[in-house]
Amino acid sequence: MENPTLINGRVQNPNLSSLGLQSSVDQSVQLRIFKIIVIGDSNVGKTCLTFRFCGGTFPEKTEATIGVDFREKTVEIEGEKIKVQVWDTAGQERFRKSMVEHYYRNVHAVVFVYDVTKMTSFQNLKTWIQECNGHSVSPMVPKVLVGNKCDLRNNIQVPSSMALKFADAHNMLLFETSAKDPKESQNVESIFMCLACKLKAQKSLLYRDMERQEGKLQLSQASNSKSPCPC
Ligand SMILES: Nc1nc2c(ncn2[C@@H]2O[C@H](COP(=O)(O)OP(=O)(O)OP(=O)(O)O)[C@@H](O)[C@H]2O)c(=O)[nH]1
Ligand SMILES: [Mg+2]
Repeated sequence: MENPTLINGRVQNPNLSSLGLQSSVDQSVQLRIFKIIVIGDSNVGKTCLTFRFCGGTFPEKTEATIGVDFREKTVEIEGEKIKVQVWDTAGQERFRKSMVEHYYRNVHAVVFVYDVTKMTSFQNLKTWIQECNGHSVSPMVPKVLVGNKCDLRNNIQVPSSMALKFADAHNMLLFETSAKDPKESQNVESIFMCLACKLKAQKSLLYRDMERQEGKLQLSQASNSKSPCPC
């Protein structure tokens, strides 16, 4: 296997990357990094949700995100420390155009967000899913649906039953929560932890498969070493 190369301070293995099995490794402390992107209409609360997960607080004031903001948090799953790198993307078309390719490149998991008090943000999920599929994101990449702003109980426009049906149809788990309500912070945490756990399980399996395949490859290379065939 080729040696890993250092890209943006992270070690990446070109072989794994081309197979979509890449999970980056933080070179200094040897942590695996899971890249999770947060997608959805402007104003649904993507920045607030990522703040809540990574910083534990609700920001007093937010501006529309331009391009992308990175936040990260190190979590521990079954004794392994993993860096969850959250990409808080821009919902406004004019602030995301040039960045879209970067959002989806080597992504490990996707969080689709809508605002439970705004039906259009739920209806627009179809477009977000299309964009994601249009960037060849593998069906193996776990995706979840998040209905945010549940604290605004009197203004709910998207019934849970409707959201659940949509989530089921797209093979996603549904989380209804609030980035604002501190009582919901555990629920926000579980969105990202659920994805990190899925990724850890999936990647452990994939790496085991890769190792097995590599073992086979090395064996067949060894047995072919005397072959006259040049390839
Ligand atoms: N009541 C309530 N307000 C929220 C919640 N989450 C976010 N907000 C408010 O919704 C507005 C938009 O939040 P942002 O997190 O900036 O929205 P965004 O999705 O990042 O928007 P873009 O960056 O433009 O894509 C802000 O005024 C937040 O204070 C929530 O759970 N409950
Ligand atoms: Mg934002």
